[in-house]
Amino acid sequence: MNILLLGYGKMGKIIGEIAESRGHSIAGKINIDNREDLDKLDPKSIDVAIEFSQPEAAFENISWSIQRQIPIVVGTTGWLEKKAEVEEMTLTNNGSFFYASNFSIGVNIFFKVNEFLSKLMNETDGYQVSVEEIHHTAKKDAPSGTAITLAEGIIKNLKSKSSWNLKGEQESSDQSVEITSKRIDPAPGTHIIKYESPIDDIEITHTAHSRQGFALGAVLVAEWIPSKKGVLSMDDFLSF
Ligand SMILES: NC(=O)C1=CN([C@@H]2O[C@H](COP(=O)(O)OP(=O)(O)OC[C@H]3O[C@@H](n4cnc5c(N)ncnc54)[C@H](OP(=O)(O)O)[C@@H]3O)[C@@H](O)[C@H]2O)C=CC1
Ligand SMILES: O=C(O)C1=N[C@H](C(=O)O)C[C@H](O)C1
Repeated sequence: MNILLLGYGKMGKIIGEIAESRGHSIAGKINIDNREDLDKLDPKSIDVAIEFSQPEAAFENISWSIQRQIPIVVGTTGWLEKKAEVEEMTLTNNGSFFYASNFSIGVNIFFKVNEFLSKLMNETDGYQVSVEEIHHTAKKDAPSGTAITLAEGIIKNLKSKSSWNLKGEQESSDQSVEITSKRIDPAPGTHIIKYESPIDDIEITHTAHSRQGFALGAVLVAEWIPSKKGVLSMDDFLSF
């Protein structure tokens, strides 16, 4: 496949290496300083675009791809206020759009464990739940996209919770899942769910040791997406 990399930073570089090691070619490596190179590309020669840039850039990159009928796999976080608009654009243009807050298979198993645990917690009211995420200091958004997905998984399953808040930025309430964001180098991404009670605590943690798992997941989805249409997610890609 011929893959366009929209965003060629920490993630884009690893994705490019994995893609080439799996026999794919790279149509372009686009950063903020060479965006004009997009105009030199023949959209018909591109099989798929992989977008890992930054929150302010994601919407423009996604729109560019959808309007040219290029399937797009998006990992950038922190732009979700525009997601409904992107979904509408995808359907209007008969395009293919895939977003995941986290492409690691391990994290997607962790998402399922989180949902199962929060369902079980309806059996008792003795525990207070919270989410913590730890990332490197270059991360631009907080809370992480993964922490938001985890909080949404809790809200969907735990009847006592209906919203989330970022500690230190937004007010908390009894109905809210509090998220704490910490920035410590070189953490590639750690997520912790805690249920605390006066008697005991239950804690589950996912710790990424590198960016390899995120990047491989994105390439695997890119290999899968060209024959698919519509608004797609990890639930469409994974069989669990
Ligand atoms: N879903 C997932 O599994 C994962 C998601 N992420 C997310 O992916 C995103 C990127 O992460 P990471 O690679 O670590 O970040 P980096 O800051 O290392 O890389 C981002 C790159 O995007 C480039 N960029 C900025 N503006 C544009 C633009 N308009 N068009 C194209 N490229 C642009 C930057 O270029 P320049 O340097 O010139 O400014 C930079 O090279 C983040 O939002 C992060 O949260 C990260 C890991 C996993
Ligand atoms: O910015 C990062 O690095 C990461 N971002 C994603 C997120 O916001 O959840 C995924 C991963 O945790 C790494």
